[in-house]
Amino acid sequence: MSVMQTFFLQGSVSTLISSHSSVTSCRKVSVKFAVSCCSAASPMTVVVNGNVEKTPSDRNEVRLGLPSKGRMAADTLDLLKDCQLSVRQVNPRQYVAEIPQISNLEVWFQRPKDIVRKLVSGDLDLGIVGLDTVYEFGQGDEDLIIVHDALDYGDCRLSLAIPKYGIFENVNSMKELAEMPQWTPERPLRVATGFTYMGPKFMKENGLKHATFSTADGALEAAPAMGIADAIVDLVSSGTTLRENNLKEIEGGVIVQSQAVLVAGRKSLMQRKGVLDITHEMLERLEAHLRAVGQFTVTANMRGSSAEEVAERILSQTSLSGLQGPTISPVFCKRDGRVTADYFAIVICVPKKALYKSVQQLRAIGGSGVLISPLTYIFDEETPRWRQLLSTLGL
Ligand SMILES: Nc1ncnc2c1ncn2[C@@H]1O[C@H](COP(=O)(O)OP(=O)(O)OP(=O)(O)O)[C@@H](O)[C@H]1O
Ligand SMILES: O=P(O)(O)OC[C@H]1O[C@H](OP(=O)(O)OP(=O)(O)O)[C@H](O)[C@@H]1O
Ligand SMILES: [Mg+2]
Repeated sequence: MSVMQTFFLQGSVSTLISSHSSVTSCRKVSVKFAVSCCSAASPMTVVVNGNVEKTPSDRNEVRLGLPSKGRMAADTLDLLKDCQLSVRQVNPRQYVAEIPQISNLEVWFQRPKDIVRKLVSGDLDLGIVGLDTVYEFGQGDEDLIIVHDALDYGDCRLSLAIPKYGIFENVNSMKELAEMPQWTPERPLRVATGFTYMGPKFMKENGLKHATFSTADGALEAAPAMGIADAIVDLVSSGTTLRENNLKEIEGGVIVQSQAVLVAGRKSLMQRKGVLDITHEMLERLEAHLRAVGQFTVTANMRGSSAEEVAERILSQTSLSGLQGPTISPVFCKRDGRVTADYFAIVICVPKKALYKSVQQLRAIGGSGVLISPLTYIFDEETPRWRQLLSTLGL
């Protein structure tokens, strides 16, 4: 088979891809496929999704793609809302919407894989999807730029899994799997996966020369027990589905650790008016919100002779250093006709994980009246990811 993928359109296994074909050369979104109605000499070119030319089309609006369905859809809208970027959708079946806070931005609801394809084709400028989807459907396209790599939801990993039983009982690593004598050109390792780009690429990189791939749209974990496949490559989160189906992950078998990311097309960022500014604003809001999510503001009163003396006591405790250090203000009161400051109010930011420890440490050094409130945003002078993006773009 050549670099073209031949699609078998019937049967229980809908796609077969030879591991001998060069997976790294399948970089285009447009896939040529031969079907019985056309001759092999003149295969039809079918663009799976989007613009054939991969050039930014003639439009003035900036387009952001958001997942229209699946587990990422609601979480994405929630995240944007938390960043004061509520998406206004006229009705749930309409695929275009707006974010009133950002003018000239159109929101398009699409399936995650179509978001990536349309970023590649230039029909979308920005998108939020899982990193696994970017890798699978971006197929190594260097013009896809991850602007924010950790939006903190949709955590999962793309992993290879094999049965716990039979010939795999004592196989616990990719190396051991690759060295099994069973896999030959006549009897290759059969892998069921929805990741027909990442799956073969990973196997090849791990020295598994004899492998074939079949794909299905769900319930892949059933394939080994049904005798359809020897192994699977699929997303794993809690691991429950693997466990329930008597499958196991193996050492070196994680292909990618994934979570939701903000991704953009390089040409859009460089050439389309407004994309860079909107990206900057989104990045600032996302970073400020995500930094704040893990923190609380803690205020307390503390008796002391001076602000410096109180600061020294606070800084002697490891969990009380705050973001840049404590803010300390005198609390003035009038005693015997004189204004004095015997107490100081302190304000610090504390990681949620260290909250109780911080309260204990505060009490230990004389803190009282401890108040704790959630933080909404932490804006830094400049977001590190913005600097990183400008450098990636050579700006
Ligand atoms: N079990 C999981 N736990 C957490 N995140 C997951 C899990 N499975 C998938 N994801 C993440 O959510 C994204 C969307 O997955 P989801 O299953 O909701 O939609 P889909 O795969 O596009 O649709 P469908 O499964 O109906 O074909 C995945 O690309 C991945 O990043
Ligand atoms: O490790 P776990 O927490 O058990 O999650 C893993 C499962 O979640 C996803 O399936 P999904 O729920 O999207 O169903 P699908 O097969 O219909 O895509 C994935 O394809 C696994 O089957
Ligand atoms: Mg799914």
